[in-house]
Amino acid sequence: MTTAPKLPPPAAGSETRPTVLQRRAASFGHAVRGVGAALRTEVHLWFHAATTAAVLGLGLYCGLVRWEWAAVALSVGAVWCAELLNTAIEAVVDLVSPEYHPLAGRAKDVAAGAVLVMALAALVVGVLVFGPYFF
Ligand SMILES: Nc1ncnc2c1ncn2[C@@H]1O[C@H](COP(=O)(O)OP(=O)(O)OP(=O)(O)O)[C@@H](O)[C@H]1O
Repeated sequence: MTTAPKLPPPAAGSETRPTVLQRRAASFGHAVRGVGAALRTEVHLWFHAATTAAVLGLGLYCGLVRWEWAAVALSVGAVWCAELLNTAIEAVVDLVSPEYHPLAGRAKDVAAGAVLVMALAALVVGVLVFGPYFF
């Protein structure tokens, strides 16, 4: 009976240490999980999802050109980004200050204000891009 040749033992720690690619894939997974968790808990995000779908449909209907798609994509992405950051800030505030505190309230109000500012800016972009197709 022949026996398989013995392999040299793996270098110390190499059997458990993830590669750079695995670490990036894990980070990507965490990010996707974060978006999923926010979608499950935040009704606002369903409104954003519906608005995003409507804007994409309108863009296809109007036949937007490349720069218009770029402006729309940046605006939609920025609003999602602001809403996700707002959700994260709300979670941290609830964690560190479950009781009423003026600073906790201010943090939440300012974070909500960031979403409002970005949504208004996106509205301006929407009017500038889609307006000429209808008026
Ligand atoms: N711990 C707190 N201390 C003081 N004020 C708070 C506190 N938590 C919430 N608030 C006040 O209540 C408002 C609403 O907070 P809440 O956590 O209900 O967020 P929200 O605006 O309803 O957002 P969402 O519906 O996404 O949770 C805040 O903007 C803030 O003014």
